[in-house]
Amino acid sequence: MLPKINFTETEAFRYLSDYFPTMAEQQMKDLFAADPDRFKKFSITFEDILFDFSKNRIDDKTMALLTQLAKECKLKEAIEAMFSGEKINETEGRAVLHTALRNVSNKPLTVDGENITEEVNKVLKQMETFSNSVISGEWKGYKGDEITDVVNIGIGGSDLGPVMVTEALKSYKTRLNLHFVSNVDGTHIEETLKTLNPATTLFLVASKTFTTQETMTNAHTARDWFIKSGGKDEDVAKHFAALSTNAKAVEAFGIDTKNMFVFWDWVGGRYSLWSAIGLSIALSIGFDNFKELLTGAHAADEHFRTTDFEQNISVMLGVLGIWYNNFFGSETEAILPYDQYLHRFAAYFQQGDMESNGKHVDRNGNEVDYSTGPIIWGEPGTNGQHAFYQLIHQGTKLIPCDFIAPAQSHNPTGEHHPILLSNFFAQTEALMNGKTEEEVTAELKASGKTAEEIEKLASFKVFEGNRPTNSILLKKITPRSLGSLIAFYEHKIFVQGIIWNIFSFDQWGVELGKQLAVKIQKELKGDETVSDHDSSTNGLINQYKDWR
Ligand SMILES: O=P(O)(O)OC[C@H]1O[C@@H](O)[C@H](O)[C@@H](O)[C@@H]1O
Repeated sequence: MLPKINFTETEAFRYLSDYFPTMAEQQMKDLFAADPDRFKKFSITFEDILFDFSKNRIDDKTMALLTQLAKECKLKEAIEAMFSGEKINETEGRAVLHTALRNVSNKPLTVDGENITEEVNKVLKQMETFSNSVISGEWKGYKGDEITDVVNIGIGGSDLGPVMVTEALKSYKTRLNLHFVSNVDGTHIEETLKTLNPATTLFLVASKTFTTQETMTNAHTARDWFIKSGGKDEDVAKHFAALSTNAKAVEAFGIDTKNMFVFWDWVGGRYSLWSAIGLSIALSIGFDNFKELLTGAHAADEHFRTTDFEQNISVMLGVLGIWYNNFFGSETEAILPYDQYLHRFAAYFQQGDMESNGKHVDRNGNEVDYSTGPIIWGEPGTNGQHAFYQLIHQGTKLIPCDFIAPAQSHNPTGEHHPILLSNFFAQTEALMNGKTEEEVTAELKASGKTAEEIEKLASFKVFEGNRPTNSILLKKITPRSLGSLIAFYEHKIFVQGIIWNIFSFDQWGVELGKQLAVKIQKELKGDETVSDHDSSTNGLINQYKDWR
């Protein structure tokens, strides 16, 4: 059982509230000037990843109080409860053990009397054999051809993780071409199928529940396409595999259970890329690289479980987020990777974070009277700079940003990488230092503007600065470093959920829309006018029926 403590009633919260006005006045640039060791003090290096937290609106006292807050909320006990397989997902009665999927050191772990380490290793072996055989060309399609293309059909957690990782690790790509179909919009599957040859295509139907409407609809369309293009029912086994926890539904769909890769109800959808859901990743980058991804995540798990909060990367990420969310009133956090391969990283953590911590009822079942999960968004730099950075620099909202970049590029073409990285460093510096009116005036004067022109323009060109950033510099994006990075972010979400006293591993908020859609889908059949909704919904449905 998780602790059920209201963090706003802790001693640390009271002290933080008292101290906040002092820190709200503080300029980060003054804190840097006053302490030559600030970078050293507030940065942590883990293997080949440097986390620099020093450009935050914090000092020693803030950090001491924030870590005290985590302690008072019994974070240490909660971490142990998760890792040891307690059923901390109380509203679904499940353990939360994505960490067991990457337990490469094979520490034994029993859940409900089952040795899950053995179960996990069995599926990993199955994934290894299968992916090796497809990549090597030993696995043949129904006409005897090698597989050239793999289509992962899944949505949410059964899509976003595999998409993000296969994109991030594209430079490790095997000979297979990966495609991802998620949206129930027929355009997604049709545009994908157009380019494919059924004799050389393998479909992975990825769904924890194997009941998700979008995935099942797309899977049926793919199967029909395969059969229409000449495949027979008995050939389906060579072209369809299932990644799921639901063996019955897989069988009912017509996929041979020999081609089923299982996982378990203690794996949350948005934490499932490490499970059989990662088969598309293994096919895309090879099983050894997939194992490296797990190894990197495991190393981060060990760090999270055993490191003191003051030096604990996920704890730092988590409590800093709480500082801005609950004291400065920030509503959003931007994730800004300066690496084109990481272009789906923010989208991935939109689900990871917002589906986990977008909750307004606490673990006691009471409405919270404080802000919980932030809105996560972001795009790769430098594209973002030319789109939305204006608001980050000069808007009225305080937006804490995570800047992420590799020191070594997989594509060190010409001057591209130094140019990219100079933008990363410049942005974080600019966000912190800003530009004062005096500096603006001097600059305008030097450019030959008259006093009158300067007077008119100056205020628009001032940057108030003092805008916080985390900088995450990796030596290189490798399967191992990416695995660690993802795991650190996953645990940040956990830290925050524990402090906010909410359940981070259920997602009841996605159900209502699904229920209504099933009802409305029936009403869309036939030409009768619909009248049992509000006038807006009726009006929209009836106009749709008229126009279709
Ligand atoms: O893997 P499944 O069962 O098809 O579910 C896909 C997604 O379905 C959504 O409804 C859930 O909110 C996500 O958490 C989940 O990842």
